[in-house]
Amino acid sequence: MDQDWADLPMQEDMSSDDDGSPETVPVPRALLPHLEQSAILLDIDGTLLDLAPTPREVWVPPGLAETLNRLLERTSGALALVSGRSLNDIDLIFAPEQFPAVGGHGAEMRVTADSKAVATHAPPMDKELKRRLAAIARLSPGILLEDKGYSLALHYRLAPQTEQAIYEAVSLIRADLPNAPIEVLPGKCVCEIKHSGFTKASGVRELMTHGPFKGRRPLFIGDDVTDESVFAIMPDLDGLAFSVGRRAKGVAGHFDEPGDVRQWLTRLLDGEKAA
Ligand SMILES: O=P(O)(O)OC[C@H]1O[C@H](O[C@H]2O[C@H](CO)[C@@H](O)[C@H](O)[C@H]2O)[C@H](O)[C@@H](O)[C@@H]1O
Repeated sequence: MDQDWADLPMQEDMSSDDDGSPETVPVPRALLPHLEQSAILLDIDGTLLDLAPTPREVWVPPGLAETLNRLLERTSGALALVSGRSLNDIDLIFAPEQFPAVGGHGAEMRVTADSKAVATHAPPMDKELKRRLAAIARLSPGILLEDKGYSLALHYRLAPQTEQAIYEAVSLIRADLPNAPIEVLPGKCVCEIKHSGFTKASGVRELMTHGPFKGRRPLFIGDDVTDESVFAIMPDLDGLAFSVGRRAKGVAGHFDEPGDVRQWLTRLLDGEKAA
């Protein structure tokens, strides 16, 4: 890259922080010439897509898949979705399109849009453990189970009053299994129990060892607690991180909402019209 990212002009365009300090993202037109040296890594829920009451109700707005495909082309394939969702679920949401992706919080990875998963780090969750965790959903009809095979998510967006009871019930089960290699991942109105051997950060680190990602500088955008592990490794990879909805620790700037991220990605491609 001719110019260091630190020299990229940044714009104070999305909002200002609580303390009045500027919030910055690179000016899309200035970043455009650097796409051949960049890898664009995007979280899905709460970053690319607006949150919905249930996981199945998310909606891919018209034009988004086309924008992602064009960016995939401009980066010679170095664009990936980095999600807590399984690859299978990601593909259903974006059908008929497919994108390179890290899925299941690093459990699965696909380096090109049409390849099979090249890495699956997660053994299936123990059946008895899953059965016990799934029984927690009996606390309320508003608790939804999402079975990813290697992990189980308990969604309580429709029953927010059950949050504490869910975490207490999960703790009791974990206390019975002190040596099980599992961890509890809190997300937005979701409590996920997963194998502890992988994270989004480990998935991204591995993705970045494969062509066409290898040797590029990652630009990651995410919104959730589960994205913080990726924010934290961006300096190691000489990359930049941006958060959505709040200014997370270690990020270069933030977007207010997913609509701002989508607009920024479109403007990235539309160099001439970009401000
Ligand atoms: O890493 P992400 O791509 O952001 O995925 C995180 C989780 O997203 C989904 O759940 C979240 O979004 C749902 C739809 O907006 C919402 O109803 C739910 O409350 C959120 O937690 C997905 O279902 C999970 O598997 C992902 O881990």
